Amino acid sequence: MAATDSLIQKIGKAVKEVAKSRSSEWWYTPHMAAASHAVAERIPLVDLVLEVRDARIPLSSEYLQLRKFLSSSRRIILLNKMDLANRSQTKEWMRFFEEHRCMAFAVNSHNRDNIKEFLTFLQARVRELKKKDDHSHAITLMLVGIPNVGKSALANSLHQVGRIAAAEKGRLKHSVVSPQPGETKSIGSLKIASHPNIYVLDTPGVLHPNVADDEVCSKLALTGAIKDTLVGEIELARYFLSILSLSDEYRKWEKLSLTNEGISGLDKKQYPTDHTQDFMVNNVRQTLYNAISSFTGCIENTENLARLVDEEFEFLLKIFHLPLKSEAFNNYCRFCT
Ligand SMILES: Nc1nc2c(ncn2[C@@H]2O[C@H](COP(=O)(O)OP(=O)(O)OP(=O)(O)O)[C@@H](O)[C@H]2O)c(=O)[nH]1
Repeated sequence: MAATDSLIQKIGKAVKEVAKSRSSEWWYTPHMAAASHAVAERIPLVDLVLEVRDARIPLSSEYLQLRKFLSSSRRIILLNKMDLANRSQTKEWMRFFEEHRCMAFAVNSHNRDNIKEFLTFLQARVRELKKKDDHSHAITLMLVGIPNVGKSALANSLHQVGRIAAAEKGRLKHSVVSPQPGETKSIGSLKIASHPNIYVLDTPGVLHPNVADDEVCSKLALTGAIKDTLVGEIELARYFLSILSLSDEYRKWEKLSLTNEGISGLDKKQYPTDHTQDFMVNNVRQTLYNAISSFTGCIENTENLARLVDEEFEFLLKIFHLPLKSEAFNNYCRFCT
């Protein structure tokens, strides 16, 4: 991994320059500052905090501010989007959190059975809380986490799956789910269980004001927590390509290269529906598979890896019919040298 680290350092230099030039649109907006404040104010008032993280990047997606507010007995770490993460790595992460005495649960917000399991887990936890403090008040849980990690999707699913009266499942009552970060603007509450009554608070996505680590920034952008432009699209693409080239993921695309004519060469008219997107995705995969598998240098070596990434980049620019030397690309090269 030394080669990636070194390449990432170079990319990091470019990222910092881009970040400096974009400081006015940096992620920590007044709106996010207000949301962080509102979340911090509520932490002492709720029974449990469900800290939602992205299962693909469980450490980089931590909301660091929580550490100073919360003891681990009132926090459950939720690794959401587990369907997008590597299954065996998720198991390792669960072991990691167990070793660190953190309560953790991996979940896919879109999977009903999985949400049911999680709800049962939550109710058991609530019963434990009630044993310690048997007031008859309703239990309040608060979902906290970085933007776009799936808090609203989770709140909606818990509300839908929860054992509550049909009348309480108001059709219009739901949190707004969106693929864009920063969609939740205020704190909303949804009932998710009765006897005892349990409510979940959905909150706006929050980030630490200073995410100093360039690699963390890139991971946040790649998983959709911050906009790509905040890191720089070219840097991000290069970062992604270096990770892909060093992993085994691309091998899954071998069969695509066996349809040798090249998907771009197929006549799209022979297909009854518009699968333009599928063509594009397959074309990109095929091209990357060919580039990586035919590369003769040792990619553990930094220079070789950078050369491979350059080649992949040029192939991709061709596929997307983009000019090889755009202004953004030239700027990137200037930062890197
Ligand atoms: N594949 C997958 N996608 C998910 C999952 N949970 C949420 N998503 C998707 O992730 C995107 C963001 O979900 P939201 O629920 O809006 O995220 P949020 O954390 O509330 O976002 P903010 O408003 O920025 O705080 C949406 O496109 C969801 O459909 C999951 O478990 N698996």
